[in-house]
Amino acid sequence: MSVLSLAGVDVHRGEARVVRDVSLEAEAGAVTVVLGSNGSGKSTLMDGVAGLARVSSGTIHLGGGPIGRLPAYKRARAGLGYVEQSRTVFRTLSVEQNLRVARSGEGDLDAVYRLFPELERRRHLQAGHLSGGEQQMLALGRALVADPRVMLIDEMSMGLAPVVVRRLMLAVREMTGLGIAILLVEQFAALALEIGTRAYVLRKGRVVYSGACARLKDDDGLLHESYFGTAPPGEGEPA
Ligand SMILES: Nc1ncnc2c1ncn2[C@@H]1O[C@H](COP(=O)(O)OP(=O)(O)OP(=O)(O)O)[C@@H](O)[C@H]1O
Repeated sequence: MSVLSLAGVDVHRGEARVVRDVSLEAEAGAVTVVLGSNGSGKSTLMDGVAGLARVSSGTIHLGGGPIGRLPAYKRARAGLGYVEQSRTVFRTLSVEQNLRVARSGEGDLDAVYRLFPELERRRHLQAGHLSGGEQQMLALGRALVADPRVMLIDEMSMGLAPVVVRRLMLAVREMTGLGIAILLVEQFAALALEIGTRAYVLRKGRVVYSGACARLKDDDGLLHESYFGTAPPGEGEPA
């Protein structure tokens, strides 16, 4: 069942129409992946869904209700969590304080600590002293304790070692067990396609591929062509 549904969405940055006519569905208990090269419009799309960039046409529904005209804080209240690329944590607060200030009524700190035992071990440490990977765990944890129905996650792999990224990806997959619909934006496709069900590829702000992650994962040529609009080097040349 789709919890988040976009139809014909355009998103502007200032005067520029960056995202064009995007339709997309994200299901409860699944990871939906949004891929695309640098500058293809992924973050702008996420900002549009979260209410941080102007949606000039199209509709956005969360749990069947329209949210496209609500301010960002009301979208959050309706169940939309957003883990931005900037990995926002309060650096001078402890890990536990970071989680407490982000928590809404039912939000469960223990669920975060089960998912990330390394955060429990550092619960009294100032967040500014955590490693980059741990800060990303905390950013995910902060979104989780707000008890979202949909979680947008933008490029959590940015600047992190592959082994850390894999750890985070597995945690994200585990989060789907809580029934959350996850929309995962990534520039680096391989790991995201491993944990995702459905994928969308953006190029110049438009959806150029929509379909099963498995299909893209098994077909490098299709992935390359979706990203760049051309066949990979060597393909189509005479043997
Ligand atoms: N505040 C802004 N004002 C004007 N143009 C912007 C702004 N932010 C982004 N853009 C432009 O919008 C386009 C899409 O950027 P966006 O950050 O959404 O892409 P992205 O796919 O998330 O890329 P990246 O992987 O680099 O984050 C780019 O051409 C970018 O230059």
